[in-house]
Amino acid sequence: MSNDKRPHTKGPRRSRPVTPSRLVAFEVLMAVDVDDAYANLALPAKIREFGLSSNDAGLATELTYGTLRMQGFYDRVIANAAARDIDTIDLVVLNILRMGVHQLLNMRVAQHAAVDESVNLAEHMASLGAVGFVNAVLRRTSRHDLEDWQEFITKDISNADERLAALYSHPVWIVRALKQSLEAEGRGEELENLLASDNLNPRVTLVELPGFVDANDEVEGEPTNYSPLGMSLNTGGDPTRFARVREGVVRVQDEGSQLAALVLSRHHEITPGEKWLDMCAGPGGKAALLAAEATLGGAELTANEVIPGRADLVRKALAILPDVDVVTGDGVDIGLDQPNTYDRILLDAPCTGLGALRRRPEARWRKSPKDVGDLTALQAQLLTSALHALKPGGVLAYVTCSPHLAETRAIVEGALRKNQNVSELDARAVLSDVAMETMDIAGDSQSVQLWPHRHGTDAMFISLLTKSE
Ligand SMILES: C[S@@+](CC[C@H](N)C(=O)[O-])C[C@H]1O[C@@H](n2cnc3c(N)ncnc32)[C@H](O)[C@@H]1O
Repeated sequence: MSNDKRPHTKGPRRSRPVTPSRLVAFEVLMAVDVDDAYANLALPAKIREFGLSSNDAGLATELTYGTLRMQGFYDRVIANAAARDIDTIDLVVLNILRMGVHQLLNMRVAQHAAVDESVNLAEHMASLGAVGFVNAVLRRTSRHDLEDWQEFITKDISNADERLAALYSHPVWIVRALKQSLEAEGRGEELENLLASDNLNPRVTLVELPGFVDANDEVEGEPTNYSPLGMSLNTGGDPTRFARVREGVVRVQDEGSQLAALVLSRHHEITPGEKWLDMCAGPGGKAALLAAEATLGGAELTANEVIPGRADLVRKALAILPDVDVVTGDGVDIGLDQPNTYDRILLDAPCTGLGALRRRPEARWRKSPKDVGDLTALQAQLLTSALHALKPGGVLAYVTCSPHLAETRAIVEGALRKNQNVSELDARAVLSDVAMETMDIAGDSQSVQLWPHRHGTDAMFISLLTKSE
């Protein structure tokens, strides 16, 4: 495949405008690479800037997210079709090629359109020499379908983890971390399913904040399987078309995040006057749900966040729940400053986010094993602080949106070892009371690990802890 020497000629072309969806996707890919932008923030902004129709917005989203997720695999295809090391290809050209390969191998775009549109984009964005290169590489790519390329790319990889990493476009260290976590539950055989799920678009789920919404509301959605407050937006599209979403009483929130908040708020009946703390609250998704639950039960919530800009987002998220005290501070200090103060604490710890790869398509390429080391040190400190701030007999939920064992069980077990007066509660029993349907939670710990492939949620980890005097 790499030895195609057929000459190609570039006839005279008239530059057409680039289709807006492709232009938006291309600009977001460049912003992700050059400015370290987050696609989930940059894309909606670009879609608004270009005033894309909902069809074009859908196409731009598929192009951006699909290309970013599958980048590792596509780079192997491109290196082969170009017979060149990927590092020698200019970034503009490389991103045009990645988008082209995505259209050829994973979208229902006609071959000629995928190639022509990419060449057209190159005419606008790249050097003259690059235009012929894009044309040639994509034509070579188009001679084989996805299955052929998968076989070709993996044929010489004998290590099973490396093979899956190449095939499902994940860094190999992430494949190994996910495998370890599944194996710890006795479910190692689910790895391939999980990796495939990471490459799919998550459905949009909404939460109805309790205490605000009546049953016959205007939001068209189906109840989610597990969260009693969740709705799936099967029709897709922009949820802000619903007035209730614009008002903030219905919000976009992953079903796993809803369950994590509810396992804490519904662990036992609320006694009026209880004090609750959300220690790492930004941007405020779970704080909003906790605040609504606290308001109904007569508890008082304090939401803390260390980054001032993110604390502002929490204030915005809680605008319709004005009784919450939002403070900016380092969670690590709260334990010493306010010992034995809170009846319930949510520690939704900063983490690698390896459980939300579906939503953050570039994240897998940005994280490194070093991040795990830095984050676990912070997680342990925050948990120590949260345990100090917890009243004896109180309940603390330690939550991550990562299933990495170093960030989940290892942190909890470290805290249990260090603190004789701390014990773990049965989060699974609480979950089974909260959830609308039985959930398949595997392994024999007391904590809960959710999974995209098994539950359709982000891979949230939830452990409940308590302390005695
Ligand atoms: C996983 S996010 C929390 C998500 C949030 N619970 C939600 O549902 O929207 C972790 C948050 O912790 C914040 N954070 C990081 N280090 C912190 C610290 N030392 N003290 C308090 N917050 C911290 C981060 O800025 C980030 O906003």
